[in-house]
Amino acid sequence: MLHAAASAPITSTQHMIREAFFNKLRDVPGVRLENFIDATTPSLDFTFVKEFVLREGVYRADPETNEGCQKPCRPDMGQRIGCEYTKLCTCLEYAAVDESKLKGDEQRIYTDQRNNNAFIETAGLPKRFPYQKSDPSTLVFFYREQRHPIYECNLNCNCGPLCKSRVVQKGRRVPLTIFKTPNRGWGVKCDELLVRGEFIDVYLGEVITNSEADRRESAAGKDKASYLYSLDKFVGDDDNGDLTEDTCFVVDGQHMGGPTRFINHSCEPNCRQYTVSYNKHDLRVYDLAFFAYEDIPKGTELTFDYMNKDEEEEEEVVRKRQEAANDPKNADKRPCNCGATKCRGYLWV
Ligand SMILES: C[S@@+](CC[C@H](N)C(=O)[O-])C[C@H]1O[C@@H](n2cnc3c(N)ncnc32)[C@H](O)[C@@H]1O
Repeated sequence: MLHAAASAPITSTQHMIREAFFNKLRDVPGVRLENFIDATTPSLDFTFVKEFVLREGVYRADPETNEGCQKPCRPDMGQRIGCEYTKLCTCLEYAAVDESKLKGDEQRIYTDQRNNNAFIETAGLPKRFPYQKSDPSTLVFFYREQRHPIYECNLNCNCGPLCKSRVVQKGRRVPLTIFKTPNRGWGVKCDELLVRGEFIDVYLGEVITNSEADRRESAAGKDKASYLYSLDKFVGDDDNGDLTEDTCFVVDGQHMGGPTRFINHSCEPNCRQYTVSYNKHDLRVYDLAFFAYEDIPKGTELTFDYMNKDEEEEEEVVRKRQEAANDPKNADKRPCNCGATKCRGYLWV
């Protein structure tokens, strides 16, 4: 049986609702529901989907236009000499430069460009591969800390399915439980130990325009939970300046999504979200992938920082918390119940 029964007493209507939700879960292998708190069930007005659902005004590059790696990549490369070793794999063109491997002139030109904030031509330079060679579903230290976008190989690549640059695109492999928390609605935990850097799952939902996101947010009112996630990683990176905070697309996981849509916020999270792209020319639609940021024991609630903040100094956190508490702008903000010692007090501050 995939689903754990609740211990709380449950009426026949509540039972029917829960059965209806279990039916939905049948299409989502490896995901259970657990409620030891009360007799509620997540809203039935929610559909589990396996990919983004693009809504009006939203477009993404046709996968046929993905530039794939060609020579010298080959179908058996994932085994011993794969895209993870070569500096010629064109999918790694935009990967992070491995500065420790730069030679003489390369080092000088690269440092000059960086110091002058100039465009950095990285083609042909040695790159850092995002995943561990010995454990391909796990990020290496550099990517885990720096959150440099990850470019995985795609359907137009020559390397084939065994290539180690195909992790997020293969989807979730770890079992998850959606469970009721005492004061944060539903949350998510993993039924296995997650090791630091391990891939968990992507955030899915309807992809909508920013104006549609604003419309939905104001229609919902301030007390409603929010499931909106902006695809703003590449804002400012396009040549013509069209991609701004106001024009980037937004993922709405409220009515459609995957189990990660139930992941709660913590100011001291154990997971992080990373950008994963298969088409380096599409700056608007990419995957939002969750990876464990530390070893997470089986059954521990998974959390990430809704503000995408990296580690902050202790004094900085305390200062911001006091500022947030005194700022009238936060009067209508939702209090944060993450319970962390570094809690900033409110969600989205
Ligand atoms: C993406 S949803 C997470 C799943 C949600 N708990 C549910 O039951 O559907 C975000 C909403 O969860 C609630 N939430 C998440 N983290 C929270 C926290 N640390 N403290 C209080 N509420 C939280 C807020 O209502 C927020 O708008």
